[in-house]
Amino acid sequence: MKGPLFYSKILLFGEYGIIKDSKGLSIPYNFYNGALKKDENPSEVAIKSNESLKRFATHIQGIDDSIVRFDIDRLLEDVNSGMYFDSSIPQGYGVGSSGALVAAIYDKYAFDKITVLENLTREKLLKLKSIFSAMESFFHGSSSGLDPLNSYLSIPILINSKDNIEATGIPAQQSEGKGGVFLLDSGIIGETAPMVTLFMESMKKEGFRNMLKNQFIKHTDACVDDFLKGDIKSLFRNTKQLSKIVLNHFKPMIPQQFHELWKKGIDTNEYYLKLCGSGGGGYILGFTEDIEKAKQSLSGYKLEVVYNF
Ligand SMILES: Nc1ncnc2c1ncn2[C@@H]1O[C@H](COP(=O)(O)OP(=O)(O)O)[C@@H](O)[C@H]1O
Ligand SMILES: C[C@@](O)(CCOP(=O)(O)O)CC(=O)O
Repeated sequence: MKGPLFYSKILLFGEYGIIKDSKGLSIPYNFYNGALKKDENPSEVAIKSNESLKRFATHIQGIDDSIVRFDIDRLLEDVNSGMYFDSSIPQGYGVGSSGALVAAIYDKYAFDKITVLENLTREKLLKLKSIFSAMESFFHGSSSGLDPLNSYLSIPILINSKDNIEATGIPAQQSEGKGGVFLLDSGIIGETAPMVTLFMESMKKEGFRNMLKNQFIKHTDACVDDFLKGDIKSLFRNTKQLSKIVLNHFKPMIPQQFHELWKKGIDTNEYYLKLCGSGGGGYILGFTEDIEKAKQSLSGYKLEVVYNF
């Protein structure tokens, strides 16, 4: 048995801000995917994944019926006979490995499912997001539910504010374009929960709250608008500002050995780095007006281009 594929995602803009009502833009990333599966002779990885699914199934059982109901008997039967999530999505890398798993479980076991074929009104999207938030909270405490939503629908999602989200189109890629967005592999596994806790602690300070509102959210919102409008010039101006703000105020979310590299991009204008999801390791997201120059400047690092301007 092998179920349908669910893909990874990239939150281009909005990490942390979306917890506090900034805009956000999330796009599917089809390079990685995962599917529920059973094997006759499971590998060690499959056995480990199955154990994780067993724990997750217990959490699913505890979700309030008023939020969503599942075919628990069938879920338990399947996990007890070895079902696992066969996935190429790296874990703790900020590209939504738990989100894809949540989407796959909802798709297979939820009753009264909201499907991708329906007219997805704003209400339905918010309902789905709250279901996914309840499910995904098992993996990292609090969750906006956006990762599973992206994976489930496989379309870009625009977050206007906490209660206002919509499916959106993004400008078509320019295959010949010199500029681009890339993932930089930090080589370190990040953990979402402690990073979000740290952010919440910082939010208790007035200075940090002001910085978030007047700088971080201001430029995040501007980046989202620029990206959707295709205003590349303004996008790079705002991404540069965002990169500086993150280096100054989100240092714990950037692995130490990348602080210099981060600064080098800002000083040379060869690339601008930002967080990819909660940070603390995993991927770092890069924006550049010249991919070749960025590759040279970052030689020795693993880069994956995900979008061309
Ligand atoms: N293939 C898988 N099988 C079982 N559990 C998985 C699988 N992929 C991810 N997970 C679960 O999701 C967790 C990682 O999710 P998270 O911390 O949100 O990071 P991210 O979503 O950025 O990859 C893992 O610790 C594991 O519990
Ligand atoms: C930090 C946050 O804004 C983005 C999610 O990060 P990650 O993709 O789980 O690493 C948390 C959230 O919105 O759930």
